Amino acid sequence: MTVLPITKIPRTGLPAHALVVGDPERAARIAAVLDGSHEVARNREYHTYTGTWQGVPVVVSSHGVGGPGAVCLFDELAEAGVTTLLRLGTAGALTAAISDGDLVIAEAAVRDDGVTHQLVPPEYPAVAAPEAVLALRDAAAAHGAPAHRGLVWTRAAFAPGVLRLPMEEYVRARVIAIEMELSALYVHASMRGLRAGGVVVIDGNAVDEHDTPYDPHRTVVTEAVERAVRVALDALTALAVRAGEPA
Ligand SMILES: O=P(O)(O)O[C@H]1O[C@H](CO)[C@@H](O)[C@H]1O
Ligand SMILES: O=c1cc[nH]c(=O)[nH]1
Repeated sequence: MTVLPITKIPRTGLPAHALVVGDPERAARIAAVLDGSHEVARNREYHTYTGTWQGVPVVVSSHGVGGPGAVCLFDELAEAGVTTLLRLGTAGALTAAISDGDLVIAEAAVRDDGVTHQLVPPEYPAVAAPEAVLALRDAAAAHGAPAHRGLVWTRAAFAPGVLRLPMEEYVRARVIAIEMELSALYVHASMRGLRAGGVVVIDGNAVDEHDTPYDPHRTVVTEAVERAVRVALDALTALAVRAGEPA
């Protein structure tokens, strides 16, 4: 097979630097701002494009919602030769100090992702590459985007059920945002010897759900995502340019 089975990504010829996002439409919008972009694969929720940003070849792929499915994409991107992955997502804030539209750059993630516990013992960390964190920080500052660095809670279930969530405990332990894939990305990257980072746009406060019902389609969020696309692409190309530096 010349293409990989789950995503239909070609086995060879992909750039080494990838931006991954949950929403296939977001992937298409990112591809539209690249130079010379074209779709290289489309299967299930996985839509993949290549193009260049500031002269640097990049991949853009969607991974859908949730860690287990996202790991299928991360596996196949790695098999196709991708070595650096940045995720650009959306997340709920866990503190009133972070506003809608702000960025959170995830230094590490709580592994409540529903998949990595089947891959590696639970004590194994989910951490970003420090140079990815700093590249995202610098790119956010260059774009004047309000950004916070810290821990995120990656949780497999989007909506609560009947079980009590350890929300209060994580808030007290200074976890600042909640989303659904970053810990899977970080664990996958560490296990494979790849480089990963992530930035999320805040689309509401996940603690005070009754005050701000979940609505990621508000202008404050969509405009921030548009700006975050450029932040993430700038960070990705900065990492590509610095790829030869010592660890
Ligand atoms: O905006 P994306 O990248 O999809 O990220 C967040 O949005 C989805 C939930 O609606 C989950 O995938 C979560 O992680
Ligand atoms: O998982 C998510 C993603 C976006 N916003 C949330 O509140 N949770």
